[in-house]
Amino acid sequence: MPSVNRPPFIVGLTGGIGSGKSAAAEHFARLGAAVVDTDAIAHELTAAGGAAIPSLVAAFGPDILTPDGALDRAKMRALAFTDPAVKHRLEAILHPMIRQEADARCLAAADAPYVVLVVPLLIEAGEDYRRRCQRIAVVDCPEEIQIARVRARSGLDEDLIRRIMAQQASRAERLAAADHILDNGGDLARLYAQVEALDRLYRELARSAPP
Ligand SMILES: CC(C)(COP(=O)(O)OP(=O)(O)OC[C@H]1O[C@@H](n2cnc3c(N)ncnc32)[C@H](O)[C@@H]1O)[C@@H](O)C(=O)NCCC(=O)NCCS
Ligand SMILES: Nc1ncnc2c1ncn2[C@@H]1O[C@H](COP(=O)(O)OP(=O)(O)OP(=O)(O)O)[C@@H](O)[C@H]1O
Repeated sequence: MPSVNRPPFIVGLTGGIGSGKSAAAEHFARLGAAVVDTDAIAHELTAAGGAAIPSLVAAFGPDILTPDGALDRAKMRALAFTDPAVKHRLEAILHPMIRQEADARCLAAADAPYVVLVVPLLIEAGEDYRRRCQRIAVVDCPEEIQIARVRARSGLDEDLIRRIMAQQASRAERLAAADHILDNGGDLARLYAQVEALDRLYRELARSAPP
């Protein structure tokens, strides 16, 4: 039995924009894993009343908020993925807060069989997240499929999606860092079958991991 004194077994789950991280993570959660999602943490920090709002206003001015006081995501997306200095300042504010909250949530999940820590920028962050993870799983699909799925989901134009992708690790870099690859070039049933196989493996690895 896992105990609260034992550090959790953490699987870092990453992949490019629209690769299917959330779809894979949802299935890990259905199977009983604890999921800590850094995108979700980023959204909480930047919602109205979120802990990052005062620093964002100090850095970018009040116009960066929507009328209800949340980060204006569309405005910030357009700025950050056009001007590298803006992206850098945004990340300098958010990344330490995201990491701190992710650590706290992983520790709080120590009773789960294992933790899936979803980090879009896991490879880009160097050792920041890698050293926290016992294994790294990469959700992978061809770039054209990533673009088609993001367009269908959020209506972003192809140009912007390609600009975001250009600021992420390449597919080859992510695959080189992977202990396990989830091929999401097919339908969801195929993705889920691979998640189920990894769930069995991670339960076994977590049970036999030294405390
Ligand atoms: C620029 C913002 C406001 C745009 O918001 P939006 O709702 O469009 O995107 P969302 O936050 O849901 O992220 C969606 C995807 O965009 C990509 N993405 C997000 N931030 C970044 C980044 N800094 N660099 C590269 N890709 C990124 C990831 O693939 C992510 O999964 C937002 O992405 C943001 O605050 N980014 C900075 C925080 C960050 O780096 N988050 C990544 C998780 S640690
Ligand atoms: N195998 C699949 N078949 C069809 N649609 C899929 C498949 N996998 C994911 N999708 C859809 O593609 C979109 C992107 O998937 P998802 O949100 O899981 O990706 P993500 O990697 O979490 O994205 P982001 O980086 O933007 O947060 C979603 O609308 C999702 O429902």
